[in-house]
Amino acid sequence: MAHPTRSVLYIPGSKERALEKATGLACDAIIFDLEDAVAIDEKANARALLAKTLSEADYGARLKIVRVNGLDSAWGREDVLAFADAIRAGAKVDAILIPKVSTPADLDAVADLIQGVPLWAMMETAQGMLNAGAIAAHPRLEGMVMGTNDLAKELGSRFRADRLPMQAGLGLCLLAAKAHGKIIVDGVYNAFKDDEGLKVECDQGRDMGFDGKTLIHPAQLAVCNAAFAPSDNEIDLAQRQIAAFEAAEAAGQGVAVVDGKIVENLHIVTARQVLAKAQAIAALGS
Ligand SMILES: CC(C)(COP(=O)(O)OP(=O)(O)OC[C@H]1O[C@@H](n2cnc3c(N)ncnc32)[C@H](O)[C@@H]1OP(=O)(O)O)[C@@H](O)C(=O)NCCC(=O)NCCSC(=O)C[C@H](O)C(=O)O
Ligand SMILES: [Mg+2]
Repeated sequence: MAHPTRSVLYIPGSKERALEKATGLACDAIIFDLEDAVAIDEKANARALLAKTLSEADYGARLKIVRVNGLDSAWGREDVLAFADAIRAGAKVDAILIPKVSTPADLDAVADLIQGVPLWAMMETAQGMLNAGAIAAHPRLEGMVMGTNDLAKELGSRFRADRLPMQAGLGLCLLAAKAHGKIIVDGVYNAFKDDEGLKVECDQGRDMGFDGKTLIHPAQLAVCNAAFAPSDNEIDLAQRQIAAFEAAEAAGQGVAVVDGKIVENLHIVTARQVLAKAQAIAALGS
């Protein structure tokens, strides 16, 4: 399986202490933000600080993703060109995340400015939802990130614990990512001191099929990592399904029964994915 992306932590590119702290946090990926988390007066300093930090600091196996400002802003083009230079000079960056992607042309525009690094897309506009399939199909795209705050703003929807107003958008992007084999992670849970509410939202995202969730505070990591990792029961079931199916096959049968439920070829694919994910997480050591 690809690198786990259970927990994807945003860090404002301007916050030196948070950038330092993240070298020891149990997140699978980090989004180093130059966009909404950085005040206008700090944009240029944050860009320089981040380029320097990613050249010098050791974030280990965590995926390192830089969220630039949009090309329609005063800072976007310079952000992308600065990181193209920084990466050439040795900065460790695994992907560039583009905000408010509405069409594949938004990806083309950044792809033309920076080569050799995968692109990720923030999915957070109504147009982006409608074009999700074409965006996911872009050859440079590796991952999609739900931006549920911006989406709620565009839709004029209210925040609800069950996220009913978000379901169409979440579902469209999820279908698009899965159809094209791309990573997709869920949006943030804003109430970062509410563990119970966070768990409900993580479980909903995991049930839907998201690969993980974006987070805004280190206190959210443990709940999220647990929710998006295979549980002991899931691992045990996967192992028993594989054993039972192999035994059935050896006896010339195409179907096994485990815990009163049939197990066919397709369930074995899922079972093997569960075990591969558990192994990939164990290999991270967190
Ligand atoms: C939400 C915060 C502003 C809270 O900050 P603060 O009050 O400083 O938190 P604490 O005092 O509890 O911090 C405790 C320690 O943890 C470190 N810390 C805090 N946040 C982070 C972080 N995100 N990453 C790493 N480390 C962090 C502090 O430095 C403290 O360390 P220590 O000194 O050792 O005790 C703050 O958490 C924050 O700024 N979060 C990120 C906000 C952000 O990035 N927002 C933008 C992304 S969300 C978004 O845009 C989604 C999308 O686009 C959409 O549309 O939905
Ligand atoms: Mg946003």
